[in-house]
Amino acid sequence: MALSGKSAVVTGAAMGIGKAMSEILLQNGAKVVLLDMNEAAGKSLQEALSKQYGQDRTLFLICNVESEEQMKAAFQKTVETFGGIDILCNNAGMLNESEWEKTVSVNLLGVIRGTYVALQHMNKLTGGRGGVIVNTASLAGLGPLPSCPVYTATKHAVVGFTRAMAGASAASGYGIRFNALCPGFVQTDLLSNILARLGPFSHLEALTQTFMDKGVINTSDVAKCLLELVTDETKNGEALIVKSDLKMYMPFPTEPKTPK
Ligand SMILES: NC(=O)C1=CN([C@@H]2O[C@H](COP(=O)(O)OP(=O)(O)OC[C@H]3O[C@@H](n4cnc5c(N)ncnc54)[C@H](O)[C@@H]3O)[C@@H](O)[C@H]2O)C=CC1
Ligand SMILES: CC/C=C\CC(=O)/C=C/C=C\C=C\C=C\[C@@H](O)[C@@H](O)C/C=C\CCC(=O)O
Repeated sequence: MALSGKSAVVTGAAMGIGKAMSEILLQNGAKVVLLDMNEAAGKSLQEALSKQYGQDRTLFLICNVESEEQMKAAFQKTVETFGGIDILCNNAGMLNESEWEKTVSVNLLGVIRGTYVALQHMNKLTGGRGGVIVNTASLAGLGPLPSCPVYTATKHAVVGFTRAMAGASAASGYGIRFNALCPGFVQTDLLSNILARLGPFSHLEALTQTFMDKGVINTSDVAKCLLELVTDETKNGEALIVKSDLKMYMPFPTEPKTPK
């Protein structure tokens, strides 16, 4: 997929990985709608990106992915402004094992909500022009992080949901590819704050640190992998692992063979 003239929506765009995703999409020719609940950071980023890439290529809309009303309004505004939606990055997320219900609401329900609202605009069967949806999961979506079991659960669910939607889309003719991005530790505000957000598992801080000692990557490393999932039209139903020493597509087992 060439990005020139394409329109993208990025949730959790104001900071961290979402900010890097927005920048690389703009660098490669797309128009980008930045969705975030942090109004100050979102407006500041939109002003900076407009100066760098042009006034008509970015739009910031305050939007909480937990709100159906706000998500529907944001996606509608995107279509009205840029003529449609070709790319969705369901990236907004949080980690707080003390606020586990909110963690589920943002990390899982927010991804499902973004997908289903976007489908109304992207689905070729209902007048859309197809495209690609990339969900930011985590390496914790492929293996457990004992210090944050609920976060781990949400990311495992995002991987499963993404792979199932990829199959549904291919079987239905939606014209939309679905892929998961599974980074290891990335230097962002989320990572900086996690040791204070392990809640009932804070006694496992040292264990988490041993995982982190294996290496922390930059947001730009993640953004490059996003670009690969967006532009490579052969990728559907994939989980791309990004670590300091490894970039690989998760080799999921094929369907279990019936015993002979
Ligand atoms: N930092 C890391 O080590 C890793 C992060 N991830 C995932 O990457 C995604 C982005 O995380 P980071 O950039 O690290 O976090 P971050 O905290 O630096 O940025 C997250 C952004 O999402 C926004 N946000 C949070 N809740 C929201 C909501 N309900 N509605 C709209 N916007 C919301 C925040 O305002 C912020 O701008 C998350 O899904 C996270 O789980 C995955 C693997 C590793
Ligand atoms: C504490 C969470 C901090 C930041 C957010 C985040 O999502 C970070 C995740 C970073 C690492 C997760 C590592 C999980 C590791 C183990 O569960 C392994 O079993 C992973 C399993 C498969 C991955 C394939 C591979 O590593 O080759």
